[in-house]
Amino acid sequence: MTPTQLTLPTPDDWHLHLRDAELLPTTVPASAEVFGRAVIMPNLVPPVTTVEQAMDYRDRILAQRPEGSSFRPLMALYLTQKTTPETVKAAAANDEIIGFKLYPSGATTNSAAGVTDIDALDDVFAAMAAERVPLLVHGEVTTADIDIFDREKVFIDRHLRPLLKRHPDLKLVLEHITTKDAVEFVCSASDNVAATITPQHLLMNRNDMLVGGIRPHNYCLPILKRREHQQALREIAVSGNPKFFLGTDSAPHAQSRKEAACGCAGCYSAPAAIQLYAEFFEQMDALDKLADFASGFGADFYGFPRAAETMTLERKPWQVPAIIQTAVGPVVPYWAGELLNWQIAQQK
Ligand SMILES: NC(=O)N[C@@H](CC(=O)O)C(=O)O
Ligand SMILES: [Zn+2]
Ligand SMILES: [Zn+2]
Repeated sequence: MTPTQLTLPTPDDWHLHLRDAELLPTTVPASAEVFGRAVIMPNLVPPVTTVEQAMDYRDRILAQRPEGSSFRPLMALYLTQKTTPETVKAAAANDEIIGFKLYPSGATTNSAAGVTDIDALDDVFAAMAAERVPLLVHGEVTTADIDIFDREKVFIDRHLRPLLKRHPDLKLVLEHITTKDAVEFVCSASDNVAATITPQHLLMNRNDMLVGGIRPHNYCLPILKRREHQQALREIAVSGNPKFFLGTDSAPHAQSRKEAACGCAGCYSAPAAIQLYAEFFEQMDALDKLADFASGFGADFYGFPRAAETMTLERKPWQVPAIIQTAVGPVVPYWAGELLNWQIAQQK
């Protein structure tokens, strides 16, 4: 029987884009309302490449926390071809830095400064392994000969397997996984390797983006894949395997930049994030598995205590806002205007 209430330890978001200045007053409260901690992606313009820049960015985020919130942003540094083992040591010495984010150059939004030659960074990866600093990976190749739907699989074979062979102690998170290949890779890798899964990759496949018309608000990278890949993600997310945990990849873009001839990649899921995951776990008849996925496994992997506080969801229909007004204009959230079965219980 479906419960009418669900209490979880405060969840954490292990992959989040808050953007900067103009959007922080919108994005920080939206995530801080639900999540206790979040890994903050560094793909700003210019990117967050140094500990100093990350601490400044962190201060700008903290300044937007709602009254009384203890939301903790865990800062990721942007790995570039110029990152040095010294920066890795500085990051390791700072508790507010969680790791480095590898964007293959050109793979996604604001990735121009990303890595062009992974092998050339071997001393940096060696330092990360030695210092136990995690590497967070956008796992897609960008070469023109590879079809966009195969980019994740080819990245795993071409880059990740050799990288982990060279650095078996490297702690690595394959972000926003989208394929059966990624599920199998993470399952067969050592305990140092884990993955985040977004709501959109659990709830949708490429039909939801392309059938009956192009739906730009379902467009993100890595791109939604065919149904059998979605099925593999759905199964592993409810399996209780601790290597797979919540990372929304909430990534706002102005409505005008999504609904365009060349629309931006990214789904703004933060306004409905935990409700969307609850919807999915209910679809799978696995609501009892939501707490570990949302509030347990990620903290365990990164070596943080699980939250002592809790949040409660209520099974009552709730409509995702149709639009969110921001300083960069209206933003259409993921699942805008749709009804979900779960909402956050109002504190009495
Ligand atoms: N996921 C996306 O489609 N977009 C993200 C970048 C990313 O996580 O790859 C963004 O910053 O907009
Ligand atoms: Zn990414
Ligand atoms: Zn992302």
